Amino acid sequence: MADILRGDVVAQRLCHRVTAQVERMRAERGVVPGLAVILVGEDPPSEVYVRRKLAKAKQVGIRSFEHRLPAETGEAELLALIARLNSDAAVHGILVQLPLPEQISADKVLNAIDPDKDVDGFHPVNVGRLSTGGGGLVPCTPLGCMMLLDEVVSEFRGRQAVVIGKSNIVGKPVALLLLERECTVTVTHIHTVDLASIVRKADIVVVAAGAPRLVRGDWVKPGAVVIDVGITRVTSEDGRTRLVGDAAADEMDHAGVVTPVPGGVGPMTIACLLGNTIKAAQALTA
Ligand SMILES: Nc1nc2c(c(=O)[nH]1)N[C@@H](CN(C=O)c1ccc(C(=O)N[C@@H](CCC(=O)O)C(=O)O)cc1)CN2
Repeated sequence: MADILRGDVVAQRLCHRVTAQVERMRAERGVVPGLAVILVGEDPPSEVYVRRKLAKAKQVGIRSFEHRLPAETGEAELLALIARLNSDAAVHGILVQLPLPEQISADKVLNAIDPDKDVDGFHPVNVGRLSTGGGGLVPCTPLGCMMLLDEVVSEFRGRQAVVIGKSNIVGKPVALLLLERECTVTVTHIHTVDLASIVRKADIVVVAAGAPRLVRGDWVKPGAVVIDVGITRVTSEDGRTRLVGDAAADEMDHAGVVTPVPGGVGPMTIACLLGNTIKAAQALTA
């Protein structure tokens, strides 16, 4: 059976490090890192994620500024709020929870955030920095995937890595991060022909396709590391709901290491957001 790589445990360690960094910034420079979190509407999963982000920020000593706007909020109103936060010196990180209601263009909103406060790493400037070798703020879920891989992979150079999923939030940035570590990276998606045979060659599989149980046990090379980013809520016949990943967890017998769902990549996303807030606060107050 594969080893289980628990993201909640790794995330907890990262949160301890962030707590120490916050304390040092406060003691040495009188700076309290500030994170603004914007939630538009009442999407239930987004409510959960925002609540967790705010709770974790408080736990590590980051000051948070919560902005909850009604679902019918117009784009101009949201852009005006972002402009105010961009010029607020107490705010070092700005996060707009996605998805946004359909009357608002996510691209316009994300592009309006000051790139130096863009703790989600979604602004084109940060995307550009990532694709040209770093220095910017890196999206939280891909960063979390790499930290998990660092726990179990000692040498990345030359390893075959397959990314399943081509989203701007996970698939593309994680592929760039793996490339930066000199893996040979194949980016695939749910329309890739004969996906199974590509995955079978991989030492590292990062699956972020939003397709429950897409990666089957016999797709995985013996000893491979499988990072499962998928989180889908499914309701079984008895009416119970549970979270299911993009890898068939019960079939991962001959994988070397797999991340669980829940308790894998998800908690890392939130811990990395806190890490990015410290990074932004340090850069903005240097
Ligand atoms: N502005 C952003 N919006 C969204 C992002 C993002 O990184 N920035 N990512 C996702 C949602 N997300 C964070 O916002 C997120 C998803 C899942 C988890 C998590 O901890 N999941 C748990 C299970 C949670 C549950 O019980 O439902 C787990 O995997 O253990 C954290 C954050 C889309 N939007």
